[in-house]
Amino acid sequence: MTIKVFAPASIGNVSVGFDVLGMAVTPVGDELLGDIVEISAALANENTLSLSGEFASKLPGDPKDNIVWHCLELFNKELINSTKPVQYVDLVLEKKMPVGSGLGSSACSVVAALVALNEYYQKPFNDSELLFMMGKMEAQISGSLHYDNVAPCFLGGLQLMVTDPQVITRSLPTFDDYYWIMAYPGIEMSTKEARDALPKQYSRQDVISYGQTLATFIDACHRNDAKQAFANVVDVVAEPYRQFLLPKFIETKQYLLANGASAAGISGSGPTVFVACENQEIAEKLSNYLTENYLQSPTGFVHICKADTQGARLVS
Ligand SMILES: Nc1ncnc2c1ncn2[C@@H]1O[C@H](COP(=O)(O)OP(=O)(O)OP(=O)(O)O)[C@@H](O)[C@H]1O
Ligand SMILES: N[C@@H](CCO)C(=O)O
Repeated sequence: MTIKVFAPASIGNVSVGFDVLGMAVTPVGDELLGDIVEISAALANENTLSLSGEFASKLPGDPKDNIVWHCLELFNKELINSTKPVQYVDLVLEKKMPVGSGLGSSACSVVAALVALNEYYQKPFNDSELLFMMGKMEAQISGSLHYDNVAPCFLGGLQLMVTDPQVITRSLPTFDDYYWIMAYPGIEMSTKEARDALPKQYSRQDVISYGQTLATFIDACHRNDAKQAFANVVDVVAEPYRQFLLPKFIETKQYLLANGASAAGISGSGPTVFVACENQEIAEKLSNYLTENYLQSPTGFVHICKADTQGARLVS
């Protein structure tokens, strides 16, 4: 039996909710933007992990340093703790996501791996237990615990991380008729380094602004008020400090907002830029602009997406 699980790209923060808001996205059309993990019974008496995909060469040379291997170790430890027998497995990671992209690349691998393992063992763990493990793995790789990529990647849609540790995340309504452009310029940005660029303390004005814009955004989501929601996609926590790390970000964002974008910002810790557009015509126009002006290397790409409401899923 072979099981294959796909986990989608996501926009961490969505600008207005640093570390507490994230949305899964999927390109319009058939393309899968995310990672795939395949699992089957081991051919020999040992676990194996092999890599394929466009970005496999960017990952650590030793498979045991891959986050998917760490997921396997954690999952097996949890199985043993719950007195379930552990089997040897062969894992294949199809690394379709660029590393250090701001698209939640490590989250895609973590989520695909843990969901595949859970499916293989016929679901010994529930969604909360799995999400908790995903958070642990993401924290290990980025140096701090934040669920804003793993939660939407796993559950789909727009997710708000809540204060109750038993619940972790709640789904928010998405604006289904909106298009989201994802423009990855083809350069790497380490999440750890992008976090180190942030101040340790913020002014009272910034704290008030953060609370007010996030609360106003959430209120607008629940009332399906796109105008109010997108007017509040404002980042006082990270963008003012990270924008200088991203080539051409400042002028690109100015152009996007002046030419029909409903909102634009840094996806996760960058360098990918996301743009919310109210219709396909604007999305196509701005996506052409980004292709011509924001990409820095041949590995860069631009996708017009919709919110991915499914999250991690079995694929054939
Ligand atoms: N399967 C994997 N996918 C992605 N990164 C991995 C994986 N396994 C190990 N790594 C390592 O983890 C680190 C991930 O770094 P980082 O958190 O900056 O990237 P990311 O998750 O790709 O970023 P982002 O969330 O912004 O897309 C890199 O050093 C990378 O080599
Ligand atoms: N929310 C985190 C991770 C995003 O991928 C950050 O912006 O540093």
